[in-house]
Amino acid sequence: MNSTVFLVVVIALVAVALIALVVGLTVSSRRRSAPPAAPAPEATVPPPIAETPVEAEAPDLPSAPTLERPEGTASRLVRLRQRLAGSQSGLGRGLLALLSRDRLDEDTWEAIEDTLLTADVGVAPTQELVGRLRTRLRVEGSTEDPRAVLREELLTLVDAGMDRRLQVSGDDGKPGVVLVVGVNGAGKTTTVGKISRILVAEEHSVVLGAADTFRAAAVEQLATWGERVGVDVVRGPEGTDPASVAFEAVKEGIDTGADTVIVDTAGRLQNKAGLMDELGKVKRVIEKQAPVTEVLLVLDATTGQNGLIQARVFSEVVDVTGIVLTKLDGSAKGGIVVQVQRELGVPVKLVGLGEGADDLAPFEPAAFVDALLG
Ligand SMILES: Nc1nc2c(ncn2[C@@H]2O[C@H](COP(=O)(O)OP(=O)(O)OP(=O)(O)O)[C@@H](O)[C@H]2O)c(=O)[nH]1
Repeated sequence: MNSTVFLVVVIALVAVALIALVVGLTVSSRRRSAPPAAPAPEATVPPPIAETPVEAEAPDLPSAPTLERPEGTASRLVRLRQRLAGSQSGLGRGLLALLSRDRLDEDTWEAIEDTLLTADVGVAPTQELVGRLRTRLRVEGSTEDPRAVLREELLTLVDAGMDRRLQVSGDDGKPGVVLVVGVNGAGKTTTVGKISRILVAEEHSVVLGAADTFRAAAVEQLATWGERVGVDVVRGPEGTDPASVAFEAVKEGIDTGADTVIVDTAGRLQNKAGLMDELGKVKRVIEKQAPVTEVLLVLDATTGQNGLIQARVFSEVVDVTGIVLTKLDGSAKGGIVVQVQRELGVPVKLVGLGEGADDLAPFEPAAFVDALLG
């Protein structure tokens, strides 16, 4: 072999060695960047339950809300009687000052009439009351105490004999059904929430029906009231037929053996025939399952005479059995109690005395008159 041939052979061998080296490096680098191999079949078998760390697997649930304890009846009544006295004492004090004058002349009687009319007692009841006071106090040498006479006559006017108990229990194992109606903003949803708290405080089981499907915020508002005291709220999507929500709420009440179902309804103007018909339908649909034991008309005490017109029309449509007079804390016109009861022949059963969750009290004629007299 000559030297040229030998040189060619060496170069060829070096080239082959170099090529082999380059190919080897490329393959090994490809292997390193390749995706991880599929797991072996046994790796997909879940580990035994005992080996699963509980904390790691637990879903991230919100902690259970702390339930509120609604205020008990006794302390609620003491507190609200004071508030009632604070808001209404102007009327009684004004009347007492006039009746305690040395001479009860015509000007004084006129001033008494004006005071009563300003407090929304109404024309007929005012004339009646003034007539009786004149007879008892004008008599020459009368020894009667004006305060005692006024107290007695106001009690007669407020009609202490009416049955003001809320009918919240049903018969035949069915829940009592309370339907709450009224114009916009009167305080219906708030009242439903407050009544549920009173019932919860008295250990009743309650279901709420959010049949105010017109206003999404009202449904949310009611849901919050329910959550706070652990009461179920039956609701439907916005715009659902309110009668169907009311039906479902009563059904849930029956299925769960609840004591009371309270149905909130949308605010409606008494002059809108369609809306008033809808209310009649809600009541009829409920009654397919259980009798409505109480229809509460919520009236805003600050609306005066307008409240009476509302009361009349609502009563024709749904047969109102009780009045809730709200916002009495913001009005010195407690005389509306007298008018509305006369107009409807239906008792005021509850009074709203503030925006607080437990600011609703049963209406007690004697406490009311005492609050008026201060
Ligand atoms: N001061 C005072 N405010 C009250 C009372 N009752 C209700 N309110 C307030 O009145 C406002 C209206 O109350 P809602 O319960 O939303 O009235 P609603 O009748 O359900 O209203 P709609 O659903 O729009 O018809 C709220 O701001 C309540 O806090 C009360 O007794 N006193």
